[in-house]
Amino acid sequence: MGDNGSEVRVFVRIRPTASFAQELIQYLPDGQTINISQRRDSKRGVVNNQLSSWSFPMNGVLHDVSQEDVYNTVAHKVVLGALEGYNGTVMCFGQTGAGKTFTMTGATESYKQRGLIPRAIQQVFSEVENRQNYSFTIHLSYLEIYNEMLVDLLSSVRGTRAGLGGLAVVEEAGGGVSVKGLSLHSVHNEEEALNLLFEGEMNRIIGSHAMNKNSSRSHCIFTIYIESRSRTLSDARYITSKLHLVDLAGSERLGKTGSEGQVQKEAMCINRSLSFLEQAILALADRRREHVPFRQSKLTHALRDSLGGNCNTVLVANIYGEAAQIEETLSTLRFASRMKCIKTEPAVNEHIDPVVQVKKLQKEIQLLKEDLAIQSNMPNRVASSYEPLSDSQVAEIQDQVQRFLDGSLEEISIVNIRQVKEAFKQFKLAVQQQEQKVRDELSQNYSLVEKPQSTPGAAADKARGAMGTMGEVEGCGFGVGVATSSQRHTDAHNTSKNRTKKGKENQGGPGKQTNSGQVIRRGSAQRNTDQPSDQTSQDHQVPASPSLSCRDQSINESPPPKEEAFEDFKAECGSELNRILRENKAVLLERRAHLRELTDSVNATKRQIDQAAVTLRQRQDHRDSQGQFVGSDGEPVLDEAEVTLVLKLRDLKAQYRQDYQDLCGTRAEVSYCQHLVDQCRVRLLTEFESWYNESFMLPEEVQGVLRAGGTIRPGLVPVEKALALEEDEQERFERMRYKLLDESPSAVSFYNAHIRTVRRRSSNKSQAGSPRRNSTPARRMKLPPILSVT
Ligand SMILES: Nc1ncnc2c1ncn2[C@@H]1O[C@H](COP(=O)(O)OP(=O)(O)OP(=O)(O)O)[C@@H](O)[C@H]1O
Repeated sequence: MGDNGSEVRVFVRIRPTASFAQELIQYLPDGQTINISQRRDSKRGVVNNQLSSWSFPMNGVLHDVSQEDVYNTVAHKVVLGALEGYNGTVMCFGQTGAGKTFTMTGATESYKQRGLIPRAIQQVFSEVENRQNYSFTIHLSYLEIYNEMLVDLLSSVRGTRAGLGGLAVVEEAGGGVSVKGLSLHSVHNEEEALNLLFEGEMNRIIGSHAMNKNSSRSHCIFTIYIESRSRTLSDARYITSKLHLVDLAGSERLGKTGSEGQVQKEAMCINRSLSFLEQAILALADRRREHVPFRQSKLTHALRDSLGGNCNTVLVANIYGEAAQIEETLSTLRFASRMKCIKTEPAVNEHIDPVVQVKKLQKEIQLLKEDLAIQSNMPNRVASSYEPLSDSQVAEIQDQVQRFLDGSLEEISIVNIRQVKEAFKQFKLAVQQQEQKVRDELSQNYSLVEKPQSTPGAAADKARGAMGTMGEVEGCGFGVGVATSSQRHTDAHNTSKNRTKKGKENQGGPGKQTNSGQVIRRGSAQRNTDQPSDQTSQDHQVPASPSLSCRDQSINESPPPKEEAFEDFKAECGSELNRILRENKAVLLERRAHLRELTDSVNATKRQIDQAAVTLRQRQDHRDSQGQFVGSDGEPVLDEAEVTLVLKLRDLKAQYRQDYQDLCGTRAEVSYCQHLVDQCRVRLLTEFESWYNESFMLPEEVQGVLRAGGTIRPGLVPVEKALALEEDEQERFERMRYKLLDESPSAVSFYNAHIRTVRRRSSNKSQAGSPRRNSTPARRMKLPPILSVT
């Protein structure tokens, strides 16, 4: 679709009939040729068995084909083309009652039998939905041409303003045509568009007729106007297209219709306009003809740019399948085959939005001015190019940035502002790629889930409120948020001023002078209130992320010992994570203690049961050896001590079952808590490693890039190492003890099942955003109040 120099595509649709004239209408197995035979003298009513035959090559013959298949064959590609910016026209032509309206509009009361127009509307809106990168504007109009009069079928729609002086076809600059005064209706969804279609259908002029009791006595053109603009490119270009769906009036001869009076006049008008249509088509099909008589009728004039222009045009020739209509069928097919010879030159209707274009050019001028200013201030001025960068120049800059990042290039020499901007773009790309890589690596080891809005972010939210400008502040996420350019500038400025050695800060007192003569303090706890006011205000600034914050305050030339840095990190940037870790550990310990109590209680009950069972057995053995006491009903009689023992045993077993259930539930909780504590620990260490590397290990230039809004997180800690770190004796013991509890196979299965349930529930819960109620008793299923950090 849309190739230069395509032909009008023509399809024949045969109206279904019980008496299909097989001997007169044949179509070849290729589905693209229809042969018509006619008895020589049938016109004069003389019976003559001699046949004349004609063969019509078409693009498809549609016989006994569903509405859906007709749409897919005939219109689907044209509609797609319209969404790409090509004009499209689908026209139904044929004898009265042959099925033009059925094909074009279909049965409005039956969804399955809906025709090309409702299906085209559906496709347009579903494509609009799928093409999220473009914003579409859709309008509709519905024009009727009745007795050479132009009628707006949607003028009855509320809010439509009647055009002064009636409707008129006007020619536009560039060769197109439009109908002046025709109302255009903006539609936003399928339903709105269908409402307008049905409204227009109600307004069509229908006349009763010998051939069709609901004959449409006019030509109707339903038009969908599409405009699309890219959402992603700040482009002045946009595309438009018109999709005409044309239902022509019946092409019957007057004698056949038995019409008189007004209906006869209508028929004459219809025939005249169709014959002008035929003349226009003959002229279009003949490439030697220079003049095409479009203006002879309103119909040809209105369809001027839909017939032979830049449009994808499709004709459906509707015919009867009966022998009685064979003459009209022949004339319809002759018309169709002439139409098939017309060449069209589909082309995208691309436009430039002047307002956007002016803005773009103004920006371009500004850029060039900046460039000139830089050039004139440069010591070694080189000839500057004002052209946009070529692909090879971009590749060169990309290469320089890469080499600069890996250290093989000392510095990137500044040539012009475009090159500077491109270099920044490449830095950003490198950072994004690195971030993605880290994410991918992380997600191999951990499952990353969205952090809940509350908990650790609360303090950060507060800070955000105070700052009001620095973008996303996050306690535990991996991004660093985006600072405004002015803030980035301030950060960069501050950082260069703040550079110092950690050892110096820890000496207390007034602090030592850095190379640049600034006195630096790390962290709020050590902040010197005697600092100059501008320094104080810098210290109070809350950065976009904890890691960025600490990095800005603690850049060092020789890194401090990790243990010491870790303590600082926990007290400052990682304080929120550390608090969660501590709280989670406390919950874990409490749950473990409870588990221990329950285990002891279960074991004690078990011992009591064993004890009671042994005693009972001894008493029974003793009684057996003495001979049995039997009651009047013949049942053995137990002594009082035995009865007490049996009752005690029953109570103990009930107690045991109860405790055992609690034990299993608590065990699952402990496992869940352990999992979260591990996660917290990994997270804390990971954040620390990143912070440490970014703060102390990266070259100054890279830190500069990071401050500009990127995230590079090298040196992530392997999970095993993270798990091994920070586990104190108590925890190690608890872990071993917990493992021992689970050694029997059934306990493992039970545990696994529980864990799965708990995980499912917690993931459901986080997805739903609110805790879900469950019919299972809360005592067993309730999770401990533990904070999840992922
Ligand atoms: N393919 C088909 N399947 C089922 N019914 C059909 C089909 N084609 C036409 N019909 C029925 O034939 C009748 C006439 O069809 P329709 O009104 O579409 O003809 P038309 O060509 O538009 O006539 P006119 O030129 O008089 O408006 C309608 O009742 C329609 O439901």
